[in-house]
Amino acid sequence: MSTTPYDALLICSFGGPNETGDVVPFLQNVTRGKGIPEERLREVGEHYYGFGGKSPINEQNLELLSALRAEFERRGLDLPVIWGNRNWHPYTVDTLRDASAFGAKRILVLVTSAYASYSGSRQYREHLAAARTALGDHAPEIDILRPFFNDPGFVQANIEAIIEAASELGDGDAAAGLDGARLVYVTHSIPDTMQDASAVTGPGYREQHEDVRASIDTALRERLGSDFVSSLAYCSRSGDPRVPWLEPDVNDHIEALAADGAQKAIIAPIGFISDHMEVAFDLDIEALETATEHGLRAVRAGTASVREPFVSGLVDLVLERAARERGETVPAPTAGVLGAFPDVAPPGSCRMRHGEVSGIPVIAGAQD
Ligand SMILES: CC1=C(CCC(=O)O)c2cc3nc(cc4[nH]c(cc5[nH]c(cc1n2)c(C)c5CCC(=O)O)c(CCC(=O)O)c4C)C(CCC(=O)O)=C3C
Ligand SMILES: [Fe+2]
Repeated sequence: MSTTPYDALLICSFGGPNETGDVVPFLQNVTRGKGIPEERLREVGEHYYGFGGKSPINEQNLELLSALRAEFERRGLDLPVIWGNRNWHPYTVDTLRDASAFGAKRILVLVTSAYASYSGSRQYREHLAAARTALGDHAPEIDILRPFFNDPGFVQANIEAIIEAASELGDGDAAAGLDGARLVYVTHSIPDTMQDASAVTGPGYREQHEDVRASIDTALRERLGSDFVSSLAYCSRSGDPRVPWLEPDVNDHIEALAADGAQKAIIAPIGFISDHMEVAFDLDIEALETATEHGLRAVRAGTASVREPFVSGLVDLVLERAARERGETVPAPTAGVLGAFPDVAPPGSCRMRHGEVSGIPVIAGAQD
């Protein structure tokens, strides 16, 4: 086992504010050129202020960093793990500059979005291309890990989290808790046209989630023998309200389930790897409140976070990619039926809008 040819693993994430004064500049970074209405920005700003101006995401990424370092060490592997963000300190370009100063020539990147779409995939490839351009001759070579939504470790971590939630719902008996419950998988909504663009070169964003949903449903039925109905809903839509985004919104969905006579539900945020703001506000505050209002007993399942199968699966992914870059033929294990996504994004994959060629430079994949 070896991590050659890589000099470091870069965790590349979204970033979030650490204090009140960070909120506005952070939101400006995120929304530059996106045409998000003022009103939505004020609203999202309030979500952050409600948490004292601090997003949970940075500490969660630091925990992931520690967990990955510990797992590499446990396996006797010596690969530095570093961290950079798209929208807040530490910025990717600064981390890469430091890494280069310490002699790193080739870096493997783990993007903290599990599913491929413009927001979770190409936008990071544009961001990393811009960082390399800014560093000029000092820019390290960069490869990016393939999307890991169907990694067996990620799926397993979500299964464990849902079983824990079921156990809570069943007062210690997971099978009873899940029996007769509605299992609502949740992910970030995206514009319909971004969904269409994500489905041009392979299974789209929605289909990736449906694949994970099917894997988890099957595992839960096998392990617990419970009878339950699952569905996929979306949170955190923004943008112009006239532009269609993926639906149903989780709140509307919960309302509909209650109207349909549902008594209990598990809300499982499989679209996110940690309990950042979308989970901490949009689900734990908003969606759970909607459930209470409509007389539905709902429990929110945990995220993959630093659960052992997830962290160990990520290290497996790193080793797999390193071996392939050394010219070895190695298996790419996956759950579900979609198979492993390519290491290098194919031409036309994950554009911002269906049919649009932006011309924004990218790395680790074809330009168009
Ligand atoms: C698919 C997806 C993920 C992937 C899942 C993942 O990576 O986990 C994700 C992650 C995140 N999104 C985040 C925050 C924000 N996203 C915004 C806006 C948007 N997100 C979009 C999609 C996604 N976003 C889209 C299509 C927009 C519209 C504008 C645009 O086309 O880009 C806005 C602007 C305000 C608003 O409009 O809501 C904010 C503040 C944070 C940080 C949370 C924290 O601070 O804890 C994280 C991890
Ligand atoms: Fe977002």
